Formats: sequence, structure tokens, C-alpha cells
Amino acid sequence: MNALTQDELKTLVGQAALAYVVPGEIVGVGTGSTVNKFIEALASMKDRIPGAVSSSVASTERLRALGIPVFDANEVGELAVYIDGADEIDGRGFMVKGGGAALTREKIVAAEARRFVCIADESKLVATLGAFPLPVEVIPMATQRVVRQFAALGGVARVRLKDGVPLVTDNGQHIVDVTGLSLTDPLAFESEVNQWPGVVTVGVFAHQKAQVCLLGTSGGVKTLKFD
Ligand SMILES: O=C[C@H](O)[C@H](O)[C@H](O)COP(=O)(O)O
Repeated sequence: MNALTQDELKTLVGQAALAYVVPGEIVGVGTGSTVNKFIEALASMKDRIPGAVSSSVASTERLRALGIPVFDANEVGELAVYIDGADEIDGRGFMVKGGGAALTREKIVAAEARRFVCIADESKLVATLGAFPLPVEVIPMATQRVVRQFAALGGVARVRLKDGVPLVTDNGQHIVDVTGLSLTDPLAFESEVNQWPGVVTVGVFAHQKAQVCLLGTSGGVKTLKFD
């Protein structure tokens, strides 16, 4: 059998995630190219769920285009499950997220879910988080201050650009991407950076970690459980 492409692996885990959607319950939906595969698959279940809570404008548009109702998180409260991708995931279910700039809303929806199911191709599984540039959502007036704080930790932080100007998130903020950090204690790191003035959310998901990861491998979908 030929090795599957990354896109095929994403399709595989997007479809496998349907097994975790609870009929009759609203599902939390993340953001990104892997989640887009899940959203496509979810359309086949749309008559069996009331709808979704979405973590981005992009996912909301995709869900609605497929006829899946999208609810405001404030109207819904606790969710049975949240399905989302990751930029990196380690052997404990801790993740780096935000490559698509949706980290803050993702963390909010994840915090409402009893179970976080991460869907990812095998390239995302790492021994230690930190090789992927760590996204941090920051209030625009604080970006240079946050860049200096990361430099003091030995990291190199840059404001993410889009079309030559700072990218603006769904929340009207900017993203700082940080390289050069090895995140050996993700729980402590997440708590610390989230307290820096001007930081909206750091893209370390340790307090909102995954309970399950559906990993797309050339041998099929591997299920990793973390709790
Ligand atoms: O902001 C985006 C999210 O955190 C995504 O879940 C993450 O970047 C993974 O995206 P993809 O499935 O496109 O690799």
C-alpha cells in the first residue's frame, strides 16, 4: 500500500472523530485543516445532533454552509465533547495550538467540554513541545513588551504578519509566535505566561489538555488515551 498523504491522514482522523460525537448533544468544534475534514464528515450526522459550538469565524462559516446550526457558547454551557486539531501534541496530551490564530476561542470551547478529542496526523506527535513556533494572542499595545519578556526567557518572538501587516484575530488582537523555547513543564509555563500583562492566551493547552488523540498514521488511525 502506498503511504497516505498528509491530507488523506487528516481525512481519516476527521472521519474517525465521528465516533466521539454524542447523538442528541451539541458538539464543540475546533479550527484548522484537520477540523475542516471533521466538519465535512459531521454533515452526515447533522440530523442526529442539535448543532455545534464553534471556535472561529472560519469554522462557523463552514458549519453553517453545510446546514449545521451554530450556537453561542454562552447559551450552551457544558459540552460532552470538543474535537480539534493541534500543531503539536505530546505523550501526556499536552498541546501547542494556534497555528491558525484561533487559540483563544479554542481554549474557551475546550474548557466547556468534558472530553477533548484531538485529531492529528502523526507528524504532530512530539516528545517535548516547543519545536513549532508557539502562538500567543496579545493585545496590540502590548506586543513589544511581550516580545521582550520572551527574549528574557531565551525565546525569539515575532509578531505574525498577514499581507505585510500584523494579522488581526477574530478577537481583534495580534499573534506573537515564539521560537527557541523547550516546554518541559507545560502546566507551569501556561500559567505563567497567561499572567503577563497584555497576553490574552498562550497557545499551550496543558490545563485544557486532550483526553484522547486520534492519530493518523500510515497503518491507520491510532487511538492514544491520556487520562
Ligand atoms: O489555530 C488553529 C488551531 O489551533 C489548529 O487546531 C492547529 O493550528 C492545527 O491546525 P491544522 O489541523 O491545520 O494543522
